Amino acid sequence: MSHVTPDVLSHVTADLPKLELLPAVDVRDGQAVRLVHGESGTETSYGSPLEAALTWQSAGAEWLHLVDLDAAFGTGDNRDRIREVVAAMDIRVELSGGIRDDDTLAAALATGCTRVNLGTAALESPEWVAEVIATYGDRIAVGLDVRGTTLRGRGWTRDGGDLYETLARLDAEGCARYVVTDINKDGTLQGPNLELLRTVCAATERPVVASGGVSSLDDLRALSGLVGEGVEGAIVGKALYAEAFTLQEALAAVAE
Ligand SMILES: O=C(O)c1ccccc1N[C@@H]1O[C@H](COP(=O)(O)O)[C@@H](O)[C@H]1O
Repeated sequence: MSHVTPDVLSHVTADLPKLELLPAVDVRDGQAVRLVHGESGTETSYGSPLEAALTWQSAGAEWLHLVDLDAAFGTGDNRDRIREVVAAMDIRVELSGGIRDDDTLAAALATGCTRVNLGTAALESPEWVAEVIATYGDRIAVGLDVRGTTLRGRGWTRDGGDLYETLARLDAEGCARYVVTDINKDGTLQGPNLELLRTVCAATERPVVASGGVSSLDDLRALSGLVGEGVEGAIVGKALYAEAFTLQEALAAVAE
């Protein structure tokens, strides 16, 4: 039987950090876009990436999740736009898409972003990823983009192995944090995959940033409920662009 009284429990909960929110700006062909299930060709365009990023910053965001989708898909890159956006931010930036070797990593880190998020490289270049984790520590996160428990790389078009085997390898190499995306939920406004997030958190001591499916303030409250299990933050994309709620409302919901 537990000796923890409800009063003590509420004190423990109150001491937990609040869920970090990372509004997303995904850039394709120079435009801020949202995709459905990350599929090329499903883009809805929301105009200038810089304007979108400045909007989230002015609304109180502490982080920006910035993705070069062309680099992720192998259809070019938006390096100039990405540099411009990071340079304009006073807030922390998590940068991803196409960071797969020394050159692309150096260019990404040189933007001044707080950390980068590696996807395909973690599946296809494990030795290189182990090296950069050892060199750059918590400036490196790994994106675990999954369908079921199968990882996907190269713009989410190719299978890249088992989620939990890869997680165990990256943990052993000292990976600082994971960005976990349920591809089946991404861009769908169907709610996050809480079960997946719980299972990943149970398999690692490292913090997890949740991505995919956030549709409502209640989804954010549910993710806040997982902070004690290891969910550190949540990426919010479509819901903000579709005006399901404002960023100010989202920040207030996670501060409750
Ligand atoms: O964010 C998306 O919607 C997305 C869709 C399709 C592919 C990648 C996507 N985003 C992020 O890009 C990186 C992976 O890039 P790479 O494999 O390292 O080149 C990863 O953070 C994805 O979450």
